Amino acid sequence: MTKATIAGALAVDTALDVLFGDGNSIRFEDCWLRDHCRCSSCYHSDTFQRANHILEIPDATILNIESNETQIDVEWSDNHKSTYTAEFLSKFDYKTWKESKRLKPVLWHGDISDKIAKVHVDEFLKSVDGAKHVFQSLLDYGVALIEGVGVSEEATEEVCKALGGVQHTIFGGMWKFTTRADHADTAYTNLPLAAHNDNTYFTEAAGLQILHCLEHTNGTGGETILVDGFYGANQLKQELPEDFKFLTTFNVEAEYIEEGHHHTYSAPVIRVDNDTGDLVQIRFNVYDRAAMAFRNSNDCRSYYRSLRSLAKHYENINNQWRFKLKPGTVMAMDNFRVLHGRTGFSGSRVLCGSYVARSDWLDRARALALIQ
Ligand SMILES: C[N+](C)(C)CCCC[C@H](N)C(=O)O
Ligand SMILES: O=C(O)CCC(=O)C(=O)O
Ligand SMILES: [Fe+2]
Repeated sequence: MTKATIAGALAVDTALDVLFGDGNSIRFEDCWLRDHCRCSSCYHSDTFQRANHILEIPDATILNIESNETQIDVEWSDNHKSTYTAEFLSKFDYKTWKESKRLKPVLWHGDISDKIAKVHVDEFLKSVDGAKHVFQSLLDYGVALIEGVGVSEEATEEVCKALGGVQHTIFGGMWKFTTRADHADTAYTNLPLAAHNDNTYFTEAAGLQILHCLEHTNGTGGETILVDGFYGANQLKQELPEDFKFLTTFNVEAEYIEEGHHHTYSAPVIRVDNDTGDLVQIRFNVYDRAAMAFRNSNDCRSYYRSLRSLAKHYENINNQWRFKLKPGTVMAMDNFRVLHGRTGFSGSRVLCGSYVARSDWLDRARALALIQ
């Protein structure tokens, strides 16, 4: 991108029209300008925080402006003076600003083993390029594999920390699970699990789920199933827009119950960004649906019809990627997007892993300059 320059500025009533060197023009309201003054009494540049309460910001008007190619100086009716650089102002064109914040998931179906990142653990932990590769894969496909990891909970924990940090829940921080019923949940059995998102009963579901199969001996099955929740939702939107609409607006309740715990949360199964229409989150889990009452017959029937319409995409074998997790390979997936499951199994199968909060893995991706 070329450096932003100012071609002209014109005060109009209660706003300032700024014309940039590239021909683009942006209107800034005076209340916005005053709030965005970056002088040391308005902004702590060492903490990147505003210095004043919103009620303290004076309702001043613009008295005078002076501009050159690189900045605009504003003199206010209360004698305050502000300077805005071309660089700063140019970032606040609504369209490009909004666009710059959008994630650009690459929708997929079927086997994506040749598309996603498969990065050696040393490269992931010790090099910026390795870390970027993993996080870019999580942003694009919602899946990444980290290979060559020590077959232990400790080695897995190091990876979880680097992915954003271990998130503590009722299941613990780092968890290890097998067929022993440590928690009242089907994950702790050898039964098959159809593709689902975890934590539909939390006010905020885990951002990433990380799984490392430490052992599977004396048995068969236990294949991992992954499916892109956004791909299925998008297919539904095209084929049955009414069902899609219903799932974006109707609150489906989920719950998790065990001794001493009762989590419940009610929200749409498909969450979209109201401005862009972008898919934000899929909250699909057929097992953890709570028993619900319905306002009327229509809602009740729409619930079953639309959930089944969506489920067909997730259960479609052509949309799923199935593979066997091997000791030494850590899988990380975006629990806001990618559904996971497993086939039933026999023998001794031990997995460990953790959740990572969405805020924390996106923080890492932002620190690596992969997103804004
Ligand atoms: C991952 N871990 C083994 C800790 C627990 C799984 C929780 C399972 C729960 N039914 C859900 O889908 O959220
Ligand atoms: O056993 C597996 O591979 C996954 C089980 C599961 O769904 C979970 O732990 O959340
Ligand atoms: Fe799960």
